[in-house]
Order: sequence, then structure tokens, then C-alpha cells
Amino acid sequence: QITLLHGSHRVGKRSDAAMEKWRGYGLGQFIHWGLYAIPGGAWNGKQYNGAAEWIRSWNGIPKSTYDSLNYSFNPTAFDAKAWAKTARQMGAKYVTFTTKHHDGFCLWPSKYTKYTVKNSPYKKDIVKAVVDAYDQEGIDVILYFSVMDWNHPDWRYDLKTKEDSIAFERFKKFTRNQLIELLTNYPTVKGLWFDGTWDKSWVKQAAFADELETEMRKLRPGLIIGSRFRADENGKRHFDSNGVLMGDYEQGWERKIPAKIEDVHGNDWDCVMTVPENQWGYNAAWNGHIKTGNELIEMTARCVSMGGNFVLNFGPKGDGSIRQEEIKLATEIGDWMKINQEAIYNCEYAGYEKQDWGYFTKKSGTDKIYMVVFNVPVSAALRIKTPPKTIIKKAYLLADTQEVFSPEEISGDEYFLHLKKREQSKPFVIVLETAKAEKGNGTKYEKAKI
Ligand SMILES: C[C@@H]1N[C@@H](C(=O)NCc2ccccc2)[C@H](O)[C@@H]1O
Repeated sequence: QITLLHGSHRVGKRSDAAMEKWRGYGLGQFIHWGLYAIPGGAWNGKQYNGAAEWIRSWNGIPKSTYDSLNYSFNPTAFDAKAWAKTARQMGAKYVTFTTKHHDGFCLWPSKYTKYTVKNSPYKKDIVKAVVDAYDQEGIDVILYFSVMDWNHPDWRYDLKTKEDSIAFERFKKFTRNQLIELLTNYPTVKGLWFDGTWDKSWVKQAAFADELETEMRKLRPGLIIGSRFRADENGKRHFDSNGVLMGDYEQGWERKIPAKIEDVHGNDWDCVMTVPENQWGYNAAWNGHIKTGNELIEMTARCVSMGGNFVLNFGPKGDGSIRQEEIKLATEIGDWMKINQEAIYNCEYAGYEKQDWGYFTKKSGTDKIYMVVFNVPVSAALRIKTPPKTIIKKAYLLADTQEVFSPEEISGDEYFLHLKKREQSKPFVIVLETAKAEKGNGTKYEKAKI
């Protein structure tokens, strides 16, 4: 155990109501929107190979030309209410929205820089429009904020000279001012999703960032901040020098999902995911593998089965409209959620042995188990291995509770559910109503002695 001044200030999960609600979201929406949506992954007819929201970093573009895009930003098709309805249609319980990405352009009229939507043809406060629209739909809002700010003259990747340090002191004040401004302007937001915190300049600010996190939490009790915001005094990120999670949840699952429950170390976490392989901002040419609705439903179930939330990214176009492919996916996922949402919302890791046919989730605070089935075996028999001393009282299809199953007990704690041959184009959910076995109701079979 190393003595730390600026490591994690909490061991174990937060147990307050705000975090309990966050834990139960299950499914969220990410929205990446900003000046990068105008070029949409190409410049002068040439396709940029990286992520569209990083196009400014591409050598092929003069930085000043990119930076002048704020004078062309006039999203005439922007309709925050339509975005919020799409999120509602999908079944998202929260949205994470980019207030400022790495390029430094602010989608709110910040007092601390000229590089904002106020100095664009559009002029109006986009962050406010989004917060209000999602609040009205009953979808909680988390604000994405990039500490790294390519536009700000005082941003530094590292602090090599005295001049660097003097400039970065100004940058730190600017960053604090913007964060306090966001929490003051939009008091209903539930959390901040930090990004652009990996460079040495920021990693060296353990004391400042720790103090700033404390100030923000004091300003907004219950505020949710992930593990990516700050490093400890030894430069350790996400987990401090004692291996304890920084912040309220693990924020490292970007475009990847834990392989097994042990990989989440009993922490809260969310996975943020792109529809293409790696495009967060709008890219006109979606190349490579584009995830299907079934793939994304499976990712959602997989995350919830390991105690996490799944957050799917949308990248609206430069005019503010959402592309048809994303609308279609939101509808497909939403249609499935309408029937099966009980297995996703306010659910957690069930503690059942993982089986090939799919995922177990458990309704928090109950003994109700859900089997989210993706791969029916040729035997049409779904194997279940329950935790010790667990009794299955009832088993039935969530979508049609009249379709009841009689579990066949194979051996102690192991059962088969035999399915009727069925055409299966979508995953389905089976409910297990279980109970703890009374003392002595062991299993029929003695365990083999090996
Ligand atoms: C949520 C995503 N994070 C931004 C990003 O730069 N990811 C690449 C990256 C991810 C992790 C460590 C360094 C760099 C992407 O542009 C998205 O905003």
C-alpha cells in the first residue's frame, strides 16, 4: 500500500442514488458532433484514413483552414428534439454529448474563448438545446469534455520549458473555468465524460486535477466522473498506484468489451462503441465493417451481463441531421428493447456460469434471472449451471409468458431447458424465477470424487 495524496479517494462502488441510477441505465447514446462533421472524413476530395473527428491532425490540412470552419458552421437541419426522440426510440437511458472535442470548438457560448458556436453563423447554444431536449424525453445527460484543446494557444503536450509551464498554468485556469461554466449553465447534467487526458502535460497535474475534481463534486453533489479524468502523483491513470479505480467507474472500455467478468474487477464501467470500426464524428464514407442491429443488441446484452452499460455512438452530419443508417439501427435496437428491455434495465451480473447460447442478467435486488439467447444449439437444449443452493421455480419466454419451460435437472445445479424448434432471427429472452434453496435441500446427485 503506497501512501498517495492524489490517488483514488474511494474503494469499492459508490452506493448513492445517483450512481445506482447510472448503474441501471444498461443502454446509452453517445453523440459526437462538431466542426469535423462538415468535412465528414474527406478534404478536397481526398479521403482521410483516420477517425473523422481527428481530421484536423491530418497533415493534408492546413490547421488554420480547419480552424476557420467555425465560420461555415450553420446546421440548418439541427433539431435536438428529433435527436432525443431517436434516442428514446432506441431505448437509451442516457446520452453523452460532446461539448468540446480535441479541436477546441465549443458547442456552447463559453465566456472563456472566442472559438465557440456564438461566433458561427448558427450562434445559438447547442449544448442547452440538447440538454433541454433530452431532459424532456427523460433521458439523463452526461457532458463529454476534451481536456486536450488543439485550438487553444496555451495547450501543451508536455512541459519542457519554463514558457511551457507558464502557458499551461493559463490553460489549467481556462479548463477549470470552462468546467465550472458547464456545470453552472447546465445544472441538470448527471456527469462529465473526460477525454484527451493522456498527454504528459495533463498527467503531471495530479494535485490540480484532484482539487478540480473535488471542486466539481462539491458544486454538483452526485456528479458522476469516470476514471479517465485524472492521474495520481505517480502518473498512474484509470487505476492508481495501489491498483484502486480512479473516479466512479472504469472508462477504459473504448471500442472494446471485457472478455470475462474477472476483467471488470468488481467495478462499475461503461463501454463506448462506434458503428463502423473507428469513426466517432460523421464520416460520409463508412468503410470496413459496419455493425448490424443484432451485433449491437448482443454487445448491449454482453455488457449488462458483466455489470456494465453499453453506449452506442451517433455522428450527426454537418447540417445537424442524423444519417439514415443510424436511424435504422436505433429503430431496430429499439424494437427489440420494447419487447426485452426488462432483461437490460436495472440489471446486473447474475453470477451464473457463462454458456455458449448467450448471456445471463439479473434484475438488481431480486432473484429474477434473464437468459438472453443468441445461439440456440443444434440440440435445442439450453444448459444452465446455477450458483449453489439455487432453485428454479419457473421458466418462461419473456415475450410470451404462456410459453413455459420445465427445466430438466441433469445433475447438481445443472439443468437443460428444451426449446421447441423455432425460426430465430432475433435474440429472445427466457425468464427464470429462482429462490435460495432452504437448508438441506441439496441436490439429488453426489459430486464425483476426483
Ligand atoms: C471517445 C473517443 N476518444 C477519442 C480518442 O482520441 N480516442 C483515441 C484514443 C483512445 C485512448 C487513448 C488515446 C487515444 C475519439 O476521438 C472519441 O472522442
